[in-house]
Amino acid sequence: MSAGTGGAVDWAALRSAATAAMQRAYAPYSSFPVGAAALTEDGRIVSGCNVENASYGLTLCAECTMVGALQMSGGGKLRAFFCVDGAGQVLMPCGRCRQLLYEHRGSRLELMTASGVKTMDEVLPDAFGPEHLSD
Ligand SMILES: O=c1ccn([C@H]2C[C@H](O)[C@@H](CO)O2)c(=O)[nH]1
Ligand SMILES: [Zn+2]
Repeated sequence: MSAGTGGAVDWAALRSAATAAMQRAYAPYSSFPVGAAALTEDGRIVSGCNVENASYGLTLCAECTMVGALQMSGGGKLRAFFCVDGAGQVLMPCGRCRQLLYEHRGSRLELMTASGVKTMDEVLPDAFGPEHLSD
């Protein structure tokens, strides 16, 4: 895996990490396992899977557990993101998870989509962020 902000993103490695994470999903209610993986600006790969709950609305998306893994592995900023479903299809994060990703984006966060790579700003334009909070 290429590290840092300078080199090319190894999208195949991200797909592989997302697929491995997807295989850990706990999705007995939807039968829709999801895996998410991201490259950090310092070259780590973090990943997560969806974890459902009998109280359906409490379900954790794969992106949620991935962000937990990001924080627990040292934090940092995200540079590239890949999400996959059980059929191996590239998946877009839900609206809530776009907001989660926005919070932890690096100077540039790229997301793989079914139609190619897009930026965070393209998938969540005019986002609300920490810069809008005032004290
Ligand atoms: O980007 C997404 C979209 C959906 N899901 C999960 C939530 C739920 O467990 C299942 C069906 O919505 O897929 C994710 O984890 N990430
Ligand atoms: Zn989500």
